[in-house]
Amino acid sequence: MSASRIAIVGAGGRMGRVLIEAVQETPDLELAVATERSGSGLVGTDAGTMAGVGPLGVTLEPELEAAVGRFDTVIDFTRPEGSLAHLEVCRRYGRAMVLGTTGFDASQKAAIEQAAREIPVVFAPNMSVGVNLCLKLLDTAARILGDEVDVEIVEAHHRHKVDAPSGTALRMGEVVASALGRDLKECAVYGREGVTGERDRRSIGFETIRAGDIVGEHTVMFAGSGERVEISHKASSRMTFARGAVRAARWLQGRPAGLYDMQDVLGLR
Ligand SMILES: NC(=O)C1=CN([C@@H]2O[C@H](COP(=O)(O)OP(=O)(O)OC[C@H]3O[C@@H](n4cnc5c(N)ncnc54)[C@H](OP(=O)(O)O)[C@@H]3O)[C@@H](O)[C@H]2O)C=CC1
Ligand SMILES: O=C(O)C1=N[C@H](C(=O)O)C[C@H](O)C1
Repeated sequence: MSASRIAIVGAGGRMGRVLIEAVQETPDLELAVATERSGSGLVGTDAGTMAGVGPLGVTLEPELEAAVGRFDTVIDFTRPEGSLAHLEVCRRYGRAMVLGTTGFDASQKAAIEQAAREIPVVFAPNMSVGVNLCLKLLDTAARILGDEVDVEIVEAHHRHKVDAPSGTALRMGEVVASALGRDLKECAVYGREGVTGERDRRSIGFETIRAGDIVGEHTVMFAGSGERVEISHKASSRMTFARGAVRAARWLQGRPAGLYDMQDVLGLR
């Protein structure tokens, strides 16, 4: 099989730069296209030089659609509005997509589901193997501990992150809620302040920390009477997410249209 041609959008971002390195170290993937928003001072520079891996002969360009003949799969870690525009290009021209952006609202998620009826999409708020293992452990823990414990989810990220709680924390909440037969929309409590009253046993609490250069940390606490179980994941490098995204791009080769996530890619379903 020939190398799959990858387009990285938002290539100058924190994840974009690491993704360039991750694609570069993967033999059966080829970095074919890299984009940045028009007006960015990075447009016109070499993507490899920008990412610190040496010149690759791939120049940062401002328009994904103009490059559509040169890539098979888009890897997108940008912002919801940008991701939906890139998704529409993929849908129109039949390209695959690995979508790692977080912070989508319900109607934006519906648009992703709709597009995935026509093209293959891996959509996951966290592409690390460790977090996806934690999702399995959380399902087991919630089923065993049941309604006897209070569930609290604490996440910490760098000061530049714009969405809260993190996409990963929300997915962890969904997994626990589903295992406990609850609807997260009805039982989620986001932060507490003032006279809150006693805790409702069926609520799932979220606490957010934004500080410094923390890459990404998540802890789910199952606190009962006399004991507490905590399942934690700490990312110390963005390369863990980038390697997951690259794995997803390879896995997508030849897949039919559909909405997949990292549980599918890692065979954890
Ligand atoms: N699924 C996973 O495993 C992970 C997901 N993420 C998610 O990935 C996303 C990006 O994170 P990060 O790299 O830290 O963010 P950055 O802000 O560092 O990078 C975002 C990139 O996207 C570009 N961008 C922003 N808005 C648009 C738009 N409307 N159209 C096109 N391009 C746009 C930015 O360009 P400009 O500089 O011009 O604004 C920048 O190049 C976040 O949603 C984050 O939560 C992060 C890590 C892991
Ligand atoms: O913005 C980030 O940095 C991260 N975002 C993802 C999320 O919102 O869950 C994943 C990771 O924790 C890093």
